[in-house]
Amino acid sequence: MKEEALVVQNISLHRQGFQLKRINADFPSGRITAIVGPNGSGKSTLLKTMTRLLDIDSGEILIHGKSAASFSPRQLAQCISMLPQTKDFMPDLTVRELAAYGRAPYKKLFQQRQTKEDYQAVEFALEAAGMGKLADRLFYTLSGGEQQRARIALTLAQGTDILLLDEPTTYLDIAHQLDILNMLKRINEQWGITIVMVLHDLQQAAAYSHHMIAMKRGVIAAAGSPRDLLTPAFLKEIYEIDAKITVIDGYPLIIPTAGIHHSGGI
Ligand SMILES: Nc1ncnc2c1ncn2[C@@H]1O[C@H](COP(=O)(O)OP(=O)(O)OP(=O)(O)O)[C@@H](O)[C@H]1O
Repeated sequence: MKEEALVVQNISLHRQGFQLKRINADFPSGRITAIVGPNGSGKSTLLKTMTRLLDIDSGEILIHGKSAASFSPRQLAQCISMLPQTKDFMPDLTVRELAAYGRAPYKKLFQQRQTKEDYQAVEFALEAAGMGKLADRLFYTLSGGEQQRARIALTLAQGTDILLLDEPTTYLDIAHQLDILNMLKRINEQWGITIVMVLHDLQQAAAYSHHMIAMKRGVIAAAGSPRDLLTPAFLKEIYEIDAKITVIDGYPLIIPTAGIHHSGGI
């Protein structure tokens, strides 16, 4: 049987006019899962339930087969780390100091000094995120792409084997988007870290994931391999667009076939 790092079993949540409705989803261990879907469909909400930032009303979340509800916050933070969508923190810290915050779940009461494990985890995270050379730079002096790498170093320093990322490529140009996605792919391949990421770019989601989950209006509308999932019927059902899909060098291209108002063209 295939091992699942995370299993979401029949969870529901009701909040001020929005619901997650009977969500069932599997997140395979050591693989990359992309969560896609229109704005407001519940992707971030689902991620937040998995780190217990939001409480579910019913159902169960299993982490490596064990109920998430049975974990203390500290135990949970040692299993799952999350890169939130927010871009609004601009700490007056170096990249290394920022990454060291990822060690909080391992700190004992009144402990000031870093342990050897903390030091090693932070250095590993800085290298894995490609921030070794920029480790002593102040966070706010970094470019947008470098800042995103620094945030990822913080989540990696947490030393978890499950990493959730909410729109890790937003606000980045295409070169930096690919840079982040290639880095995540390397982290997954080299260290077997299970990655769950919310992405809006369906082409990138399909090219960089092993498994895809599509949400619409608070439910899972489809799930499967990128090859099986990404079809014209899927685009019509989930996004209500007419498009054809062609694959070039293993990379899917979505070409809208209706409703486009060209302003020129190439
Ligand atoms: N704290 C909150 N209080 C009330 N409603 C909320 C709260 N957080 C999210 N929502 C609502 O829940 C719905 C789902 O939001 P969520 O952020 O999960 O969607 P999403 O699929 O991640 O969207 P996007 O792609 O735009 O980031 C939205 O309608 C949103 O307005």
